[in-house]
Amino acid sequence: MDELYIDSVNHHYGDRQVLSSVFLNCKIGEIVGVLGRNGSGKSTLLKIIFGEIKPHFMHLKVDGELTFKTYLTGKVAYLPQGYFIPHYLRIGDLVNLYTQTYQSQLLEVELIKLNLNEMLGNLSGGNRRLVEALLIIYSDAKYVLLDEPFSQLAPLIADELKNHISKFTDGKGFIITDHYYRQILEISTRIVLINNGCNYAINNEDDLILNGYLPHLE
Ligand SMILES: Nc1ncnc2c1ncn2[C@@H]1O[C@H](COP(=O)(O)OP(=O)(O)OP(=O)(O)O)[C@@H](O)[C@H]1O
Repeated sequence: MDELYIDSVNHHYGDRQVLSSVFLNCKIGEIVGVLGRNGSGKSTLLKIIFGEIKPHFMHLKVDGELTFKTYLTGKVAYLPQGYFIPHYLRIGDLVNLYTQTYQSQLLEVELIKLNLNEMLGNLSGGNRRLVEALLIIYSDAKYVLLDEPFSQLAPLIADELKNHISKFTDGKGFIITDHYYRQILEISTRIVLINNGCNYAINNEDDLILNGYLPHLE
């Protein structure tokens, strides 16, 4: 079964309970949007799925196989919240390092094609973020975790990023979190809200108001 599946996630930092009994799954073809207030535990959840944080408890399966560190399976790629690739690396080298099957497609992307010899840190902040996201999206991983991919991106570039993600929905599953919730609502096939350490299915913007993520308008 092609599915990333995690349930019973329980994690605390010291005395602070962040996630209790969270469930999340993602099948190929799905774009699961994860929303939640600042500090609700969205990044923690993605780090747990990738294997960067060991939670107090969880039950995690990739394609039916129980695992603790999905990065070891090679089936999961993860874009963390901030820049994660050293600024001095050249874009051409990064394309070779991160991509294989989809490399020729990535090399057709203008931003990549025109900057192959450029160091990542010489790009603008938004373009640097976009290149990092593209390297993860065009990697061979079946499941892609994106933490705040839209932050720093101007609206047109955010649209470009959404197009890249949409291109892969036949063969990959995405879990995306961001505070640009309209971008998330637009691109996602399913929305999950993390609130008070638990997950809630969201069907429309009213659910986001009811669950305290969006303000009530008088
Ligand atoms: N390494 C850590 N040590 C202690 N507390 C932490 C650590 N990392 C995160 N936290 C706390 O855990 C809670 C959840 O953090 P997390 O970054 O997962 O939330 P988030 O929903 O991604 O927030 P944001 O939307 O602001 O990025 C926060 O209260 C945060 O302060």
